[in-house]
Amino acid sequence: MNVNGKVGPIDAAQIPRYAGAATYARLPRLDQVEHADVAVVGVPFDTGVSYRPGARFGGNHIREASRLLRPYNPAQDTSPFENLQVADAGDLAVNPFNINEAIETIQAGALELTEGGTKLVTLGGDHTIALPLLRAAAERAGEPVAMLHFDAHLDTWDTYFGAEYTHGTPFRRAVEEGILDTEAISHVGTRGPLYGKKDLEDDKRFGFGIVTSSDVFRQGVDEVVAKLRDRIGSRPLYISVDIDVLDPAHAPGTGTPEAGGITSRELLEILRGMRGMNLVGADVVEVAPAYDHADITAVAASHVAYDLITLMGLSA
Ligand SMILES: N=C(N)NCCCC(=O)O
Ligand SMILES: [Zn+2]
Ligand SMILES: [Zn+2]
Repeated sequence: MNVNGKVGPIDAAQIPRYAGAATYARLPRLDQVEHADVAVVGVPFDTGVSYRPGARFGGNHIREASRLLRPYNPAQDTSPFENLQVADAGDLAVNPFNINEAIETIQAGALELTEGGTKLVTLGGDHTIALPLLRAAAERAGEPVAMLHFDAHLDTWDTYFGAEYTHGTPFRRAVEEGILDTEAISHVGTRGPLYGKKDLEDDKRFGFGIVTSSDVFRQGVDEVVAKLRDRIGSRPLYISVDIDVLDPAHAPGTGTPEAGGITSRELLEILRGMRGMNLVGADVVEVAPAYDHADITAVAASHVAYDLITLMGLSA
């Protein structure tokens, strides 16, 4: 326990970081602490994918890659696990054969975990899971939430093979359900071919602003951060990170890779630019280990989660 009464990660100078069972960042399990300010929870679900499967294994893969994280974050001059009690809540046991039931289970699980004011950082799983997580976040916030959505894809399509709940459709459903504050929702890092121009027209109609991958390249991180902050203001903010927002060079281990993505440095820098915003919840999804050579994707994802947790400690 540290001076603030928080249980931090296992000390890598005492027990080698590759020893023992993996929790996220070698943090305590939720049942080992009295109260968690932030819980990291896995959702091993990938029944909503439209191409390569495997994101159900993403959470544990990210946990394994997170063993190397150290407790002090120099980019924000803070030790995120010192001021906040962060714990690993394990995985939600969701039905892989019934998407509707899985969505209900995730929503209920998220509500249960956030009961005492705990904030959630969720490790996916495919992007379908963002819908029930947003429902829970909006319920806890007591109002529709602002959203920053990092992704190569819009994920505002209507249906696939007639299915409403898939990893390409969560944000259209979320807008329809009124759980997003449509004055303050933005995609970041989108790129690649679409089905038609209508995809963009629909997306705009729903209220989304878009910062494409090319915009990040041409405008630079600082300008992008300033624009995004302006749009979000002091609203409760949810951040959803589809790891395929990164170029396949930075994240090969994902189900629907698209060329021309942003770098992990750009993603981390944009996230760090959200310091002081009212971050109420976040997810990192679409990590598919079978395609992840040398843990490249999982290393990036574990750092993204680390900076999201850091932001929660610096929230307004
Ligand atoms: N990776 C996510 N979330 N969505 C990709 C859907 C792309 C498609 O099948 O057209
Ligand atoms: Zn995507
Ligand atoms: Zn996505």
